[in-house]
Amino acid sequence: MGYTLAEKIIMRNTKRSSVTAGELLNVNVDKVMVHDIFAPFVVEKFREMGFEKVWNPDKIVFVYDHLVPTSFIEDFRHHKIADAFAAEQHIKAVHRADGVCHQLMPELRYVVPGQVVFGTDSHTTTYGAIGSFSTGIGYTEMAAIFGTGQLWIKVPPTLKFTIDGELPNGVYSKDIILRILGDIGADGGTYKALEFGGSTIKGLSISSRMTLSNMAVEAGAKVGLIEPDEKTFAFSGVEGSQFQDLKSDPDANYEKVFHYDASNFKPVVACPSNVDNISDVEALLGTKIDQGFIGSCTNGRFEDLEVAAKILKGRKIAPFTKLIVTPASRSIYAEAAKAGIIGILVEAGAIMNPPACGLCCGRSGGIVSDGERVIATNNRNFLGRMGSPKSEIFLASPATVAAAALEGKIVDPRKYL
Ligand SMILES: CC(C)[C@H](C(=O)O)[C@@H](O)C(=O)O
Ligand code: SF4
Repeated sequence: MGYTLAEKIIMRNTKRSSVTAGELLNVNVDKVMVHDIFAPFVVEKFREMGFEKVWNPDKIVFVYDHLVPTSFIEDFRHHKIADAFAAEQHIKAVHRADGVCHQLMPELRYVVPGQVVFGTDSHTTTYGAIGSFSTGIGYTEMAAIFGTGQLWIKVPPTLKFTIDGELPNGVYSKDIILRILGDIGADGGTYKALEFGGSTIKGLSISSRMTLSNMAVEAGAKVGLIEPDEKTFAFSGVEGSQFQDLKSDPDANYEKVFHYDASNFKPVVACPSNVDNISDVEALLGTKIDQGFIGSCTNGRFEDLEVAAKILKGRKIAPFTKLIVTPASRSIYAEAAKAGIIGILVEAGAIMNPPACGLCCGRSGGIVSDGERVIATNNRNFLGRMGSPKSEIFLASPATVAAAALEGKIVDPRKYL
């Protein structure tokens, strides 16, 4: 019998020759990420559990991103506690203003293929895009890992998504994952592994793959995995020959297999206020919007800013419309500035936010008021996510958001591409 990619990574980690979906086992944790919101709680629990020394300071990464720059007087307390703990425990990887955690972890190669990684954030699933079994956990579990280097997991069953063919112009990985979420529902992947494969996925950049894995958790999934290939190895700076086991077997035991023909995909939008409330963009044409948001760990990468600039170049966003742009990391910001992309966006009327979480979780930089309607590239459109619970959020690709900001209403981005 063959194995799924999730099972292969767990077998590699535990040095076992077989595992079965549903089985409980301990994994050896390769890397952990703790962001600023939860750092004080992890520290508190760590002490409460009676631990004195972390199991391995080199396997711990602290990222300050949700509270950067600080919006409230109390925010700094989180950074102070984390700084003191990092100094005490000799944790050297502390990122104080370098970007969103899920961008930094793969970008800075803290995570590489085949690893088992946990983070105190639900979108830790993002690193599945480079073939890492990575998922979000709570701060008590994280404190236990800090002390022991281990965590128990249940081997998840896998839903396989095979997508073949060429994506039409103006259609992106964001449209793929939104369509899948619409098809399986926001609870359709609960505690399962989603595995994305097929020629379309092979053709995607690592950035686009990250969008898929990032949103796997919006279906409740434990992980969102993509088989590592030459692109992954180059991105992660590793020798591919060491990872040949990270392939799912043709006779693997999948709970269900879904087949998609990429040429049928269209630009889609998740309507308020659930990620699985999916509509073709064509059905929403003319819907007035007050604000666009391009950014987050879902779609704040170079290619996302690039496509927005392509649409906005030499044009101005609609009167009375705001466009907020948040690059996912400092290096993406710098690269986009060098390429002239930031200049184009600013000329068009965009407001640039620092590379952090900010507006994505409704903490700073463009909080919306009663009655405002936002179209955004992030991953959640729950009530009140970006401010007032009386506002509305639509989720879409960067191209769809840029085109909407240009016209002040939802339009088909394909006319600009
Ligand atoms: C603050 C944090 C717990 C949260 C998460 O886990 O996802 C945030 O990053 C989000 O996107 O809603
Ligand atoms: S960018 Fe948004 S989704 Fe990503 S970690 Fe930050 S708050 Fe969460």
